[in-house]
Amino acid sequence: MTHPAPPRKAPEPPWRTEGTPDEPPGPPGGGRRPRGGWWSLVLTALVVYLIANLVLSFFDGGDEPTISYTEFSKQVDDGNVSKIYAKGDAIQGQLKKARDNPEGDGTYTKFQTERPTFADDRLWADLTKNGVTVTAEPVVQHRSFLANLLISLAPMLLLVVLWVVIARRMRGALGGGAGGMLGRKAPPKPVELEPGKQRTTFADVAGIDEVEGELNDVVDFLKHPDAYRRLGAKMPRGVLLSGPPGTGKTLLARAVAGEAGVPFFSASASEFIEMIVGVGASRVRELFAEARKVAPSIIFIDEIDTIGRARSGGSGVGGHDEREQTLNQILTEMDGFSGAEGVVVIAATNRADILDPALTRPGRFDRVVTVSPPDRGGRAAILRIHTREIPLADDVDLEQLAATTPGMTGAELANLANEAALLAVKRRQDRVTAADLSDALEKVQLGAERPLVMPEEERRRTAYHESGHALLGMLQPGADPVRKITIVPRGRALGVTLSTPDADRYAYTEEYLRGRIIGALGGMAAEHVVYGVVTTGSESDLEQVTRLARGMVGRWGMSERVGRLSALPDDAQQAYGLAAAPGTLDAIDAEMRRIVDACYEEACRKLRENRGRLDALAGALLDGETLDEADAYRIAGVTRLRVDTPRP
Ligand SMILES: Nc1ncnc2c1ncn2[C@@H]1O[C@H](COP(=O)(O)OP(=O)(O)OP(=O)(O)O)[C@@H](O)[C@H]1O
Ligand SMILES: [Zn+2]
Repeated sequence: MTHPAPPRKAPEPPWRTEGTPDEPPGPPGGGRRPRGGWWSLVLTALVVYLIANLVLSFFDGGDEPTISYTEFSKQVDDGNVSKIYAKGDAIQGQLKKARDNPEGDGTYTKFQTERPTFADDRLWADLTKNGVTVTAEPVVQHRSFLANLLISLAPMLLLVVLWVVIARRMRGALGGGAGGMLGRKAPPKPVELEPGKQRTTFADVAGIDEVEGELNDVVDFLKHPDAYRRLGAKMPRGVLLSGPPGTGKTLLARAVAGEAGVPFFSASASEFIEMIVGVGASRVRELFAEARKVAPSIIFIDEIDTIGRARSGGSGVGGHDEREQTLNQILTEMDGFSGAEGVVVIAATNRADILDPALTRPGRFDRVVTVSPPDRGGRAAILRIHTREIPLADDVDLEQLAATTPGMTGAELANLANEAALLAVKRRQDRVTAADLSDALEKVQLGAERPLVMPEEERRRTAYHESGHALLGMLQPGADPVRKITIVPRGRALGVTLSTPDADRYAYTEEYLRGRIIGALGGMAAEHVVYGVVTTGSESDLEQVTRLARGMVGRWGMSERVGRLSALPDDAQQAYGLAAAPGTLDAIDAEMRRIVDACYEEACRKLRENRGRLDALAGALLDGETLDEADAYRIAGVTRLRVDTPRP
């Protein structure tokens, strides 16, 4: 294909169907740390206030019962009051003998009461008549000296505590000194200057050559800013790298700095907004100031979407203002560039679709570079880079390994190489063998094994669940071949069935997608067919099913009734209120249900028809716990068809 085609999105190629997650389905959401410093400030203040109150009430000997004036008069008449102290109408006193408290429980000796203003008794006469001492000192020491001190100091204390808290946050924010506040100015924390040695260069990046090409002129500009200045040429001020996690965006930004031999400043956008309003902006200012000092240089801002998401939408949670201010500051700084200053901002995101359009206007991040997961050749190259320092045994074939890892990103491949090396060390070998790599791959793809004693019944059900996935995967024409089935608990799953395509896939047919839905429903269908029950174990299967059905109907034009419309925005945008008309939404819902219901019917029917194969697979799994590709097809008695999808 010679003409540039828009990047095609595909539902992640290597897929896994998970067995029963061990945890019961929890409440949705959660697990996200609340943002914004104000909350914790308010909380601190509240706690300080409560503690102060508690301390004061401790000193405050306020446990004398308050008695009625009638009761008091009665005690005076009985001659049972030994002394009193009065201030205004408030009276405190002490009895000679303890009395039952008519209003509360127990007895009392000390008391307090209030003389009603309308009382027209002759209290003084009564008191002297009954021999009560009227003292000049409070009988009940209401507040000790310490308490009084505390009370007078409390507001001050509160202020000091608040100030310390703010100062600490500011210091955390500014990296060592709260600017003017602590009288000390430290360089901003995100600054990271890379000395000349040990540079990352394009030689460390593989599999994304087209992206390197796009960044080459940035490198050239950084190398010869004067040449550009002389001719009055303006360089792009910002480059936005967009792509899934682990595809090497950070690595690429470093490599640009390394190639050009310029300082590299790196910050994560989320670091900017985890503090009080105004600090993020000031930190951005300092960051740019530092970068300008040593220009030409590169500023790298990771996770730009955390501050750069479209302003109208957003969840409006705490830190909203801060986000906006920080973003504005970045935009201002970028606008402020003359273009010849030689500071290039590279930002990375895996959500380019939700970014504020203001970010991608000319003169800002006007170059958007898409970084995709590597293809087969790219994977081989990445594996070569990450095994440069690892002694490999002769039986290792990186090309072959690359072929069996479609969909894996650079970071995952780097991790794979490292895991294999770790295994080889553990096994006391001096080289990494093909076996180490394949075991490491298993661990990376399926998750680490988890020792977990499962009740026999649960094991059986898991075996049927996974066999259901696997069998339907094998029976479905054109489906990705089943590579591995296991009922050894791994990661969060109680069992895993792994299927990966023979070759990289770029586009999917309706038939293939239906097959995947049927395969994903296979676990649930098997439990239904064999046990007649449904368990919580199919949660992640159903998520996958829903995602596929939603795409088929709402995005890929595979439903006659909804038509060839991109009726649903992708998941990311949906959160921002873009959606189809209500009538269309109803139709989408109905169509999704129709597709999934039909697939479920088919899954159950096929499993019933192939009950013998299902039992055989489940039995073999219960015996051996893990089946590889060859065993699985042999036991099920299915011929493995090699389908080579033509590459676009
Ligand atoms: N194309 C690649 N070539 C070589 N190594 C790679 C490549 N992509 C990723 N890696 C390896 O994976 C590591 C992590 O990648 P990096 O942090 O650059 O990914 P990223 O796209 O920035 O991810 P995230 O979006 O999660 O920040 C790199 O340090 C490198 O070791
Ligand atoms: Zn499952």
